Amino acid sequence: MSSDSGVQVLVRVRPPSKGEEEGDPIVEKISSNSISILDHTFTFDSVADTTSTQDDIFRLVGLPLVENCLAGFNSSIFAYGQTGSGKTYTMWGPPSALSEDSSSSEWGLTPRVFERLFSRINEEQAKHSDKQLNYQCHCSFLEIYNEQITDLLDPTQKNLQIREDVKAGIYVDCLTEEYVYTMKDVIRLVIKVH
Ligand SMILES: Nc1ncnc2c1ncn2[C@@H]1O[C@H](COP(=O)(O)OP(=O)(O)OP(=O)(O)O)[C@@H](O)[C@H]1O
Repeated sequence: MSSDSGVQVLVRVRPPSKGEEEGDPIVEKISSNSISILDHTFTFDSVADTTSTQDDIFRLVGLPLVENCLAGFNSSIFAYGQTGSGKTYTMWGPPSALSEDSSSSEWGLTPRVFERLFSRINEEQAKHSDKQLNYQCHCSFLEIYNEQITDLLDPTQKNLQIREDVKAGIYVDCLTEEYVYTMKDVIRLVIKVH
């Protein structure tokens, strides 16, 4: 995301799950970019509380990232948190939402980012039709577990190696890359790796 430091940190507080509902919550959003936990205040670039929707998170994180990519910058989204804190929900949404044919209000960041990316690519190609712009999108999925990298699109490929190339930078050697042209292609791959 574009910012002075190049990295922005957003905290999302998920609603209490069943069994957590009793008692007062100890985490409280106190401004658009800070939370308090017991008597301590912590400041981030942004804070999304339990009322935030998947669309709110997309507007805060996903939209600027797509524009950043189209402007030629590498961009990453990284979800970090303890088990059950909502990483999968935020990045993908519930599995039922992904299997639906059309877009869903429950979609997480990844399908929303791809949907926007493809529509922006179409827009750019139409706007500059004289220039014959050619965009290529491909996806890879990998798991790092016990310091071993497995290719989720071809799980027979275990223990892949991380290498560095002068031009391409850091990459995972022999990782499967599948070209994607539409949201359907992306969802097909997601269902395959799940
Ligand atoms: N913002 C939210 N609104 C509603 N439900 C949520 C939200 N965030 C998470 N949940 C629900 O909380 C549960 C745990 O979330 P999730 O599976 O995304 O956690 P996780 O961080 O990916 O956990 P793990 O590291 O164990 O895979 C799920 O049932 C999910 O649907």
